[in-house]
Formats: sequence, structure tokens, C-alpha cells
Amino acid sequence: MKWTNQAWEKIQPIYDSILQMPFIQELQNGTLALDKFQFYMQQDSKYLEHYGRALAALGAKAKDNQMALDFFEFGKNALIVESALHASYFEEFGLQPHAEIPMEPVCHHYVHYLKSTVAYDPIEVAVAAILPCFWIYQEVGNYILQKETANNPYQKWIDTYSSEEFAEGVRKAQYYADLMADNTTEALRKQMFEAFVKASQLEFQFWNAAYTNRIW
Ligand SMILES: Cc1ncc(CO)c(N)n1
Repeated sequence: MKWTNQAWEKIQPIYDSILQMPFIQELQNGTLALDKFQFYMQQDSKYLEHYGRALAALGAKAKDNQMALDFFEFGKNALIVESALHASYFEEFGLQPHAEIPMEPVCHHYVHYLKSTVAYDPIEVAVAAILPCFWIYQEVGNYILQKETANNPYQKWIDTYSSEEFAEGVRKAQYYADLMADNTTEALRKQMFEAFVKASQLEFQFWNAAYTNRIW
């Protein structure tokens, strides 16, 4: 079985609990309170700013040029999504585009977990750590789309993550995770699973923080 299939099995309970979260349920039926979405969007803009840099730094460590190029592209796309948040979503959802945004605890933890993994751990582990960000968003985007609600104020956000363009990036990231796993040791494959599970838990916590207004 592919490493990615085994990895998904390990996070199935976390993924199931994500789908049950009030944040996701209410995002899907369009009833999510504006202030919770605002919290989420502001934190996500900080997240993407750093995630983009972590992806580029990971690319810089790749031995293969095509892999480096793909990760630079992922990093670039994260920053393009961030600029879309600032250029249109912030205004649409009643936020000041120039306000300074402090990183709240979960965003801070997640970002620094990814950055330190990229900086100090083997590249295999870093690839596993960045994968849930892609894969869980795609699955959640598709899940929400299946049960589409008319006039959902959050539709545009949902469309970003259920697009074919995003799916293409997910497939590439999965491909690199499997490639890394196939060419490494059992001990590193285990560390890769741990990183994949940890980042998935942080995805749960990221939405939970927005729902419960978790601040310093
Ligand atoms: C927290 C988080 N994880 C993943 C994505 C998808 O890129 C995102 N925008 N935000």
C-alpha cells in the first residue's frame, strides 16, 4: 500500500472529527457567524504568508530540480491565495485590509512547527508535514461542495479548495510524499507518519481556534 494511503488511514478519525466540527458544518450550510469567519480569515492570511515561505524553503532543500520547482510553485500559490484574501475577501467580509494581525496561539504553533520541521528535520519528514494542509483542504472542500447550500456567503472560499487547480497541487504533493517514503528507511517513514498526524491535528485546532476565539 502506498505511504499516502497508510497515512490517510492514520488520520481518518481526525478527518471524521473535522467534518463534524461546528465550524465546518456551519460553513457548509452558510450559517457560520461572521466574526468566526473573520477570525479564521485573518489567521489564515498569516498562515499562508509563512506557509508559502516554508514551502519555498523546502524546495530549496530538494536534490531534484523538478521537485524544487514544484515546491517554489506551491509557495508562490500560497502567497497568491493570501493576496486574494487581502485584495477581495477582507473587504467583502468587513475587515480592514491594512490592519496588523497578531498570530494567535494555534496559527503561531502551526506555522512554527512547519518552519522548524523544514529547517531541522529530514526533507522526507518536512514533505509529510506540509501534506495535510493540501490534502485535508481538498477533501473538506469536496465534502462541502457535495452538500451545497443555495446563496452560501462562503461559496467563493469553498470553490478555491474544490477546484481542479488545487487538486493538481494535491496530487503532486502526494506524489512527492510517496516518492520520499519509497526511497527512505522504516525509521524515517515512521517519523513521516508522526508529522502527517501532527499537522492534521493542527488543521483541526486551526478551525477550532476560530470557532472558540482562542487568543493569547
Ligand atoms: C490552516 C490552513 N491549512 C491549509 C490551507 C490550504 O492551503 C490553508 N489555507 N490554511
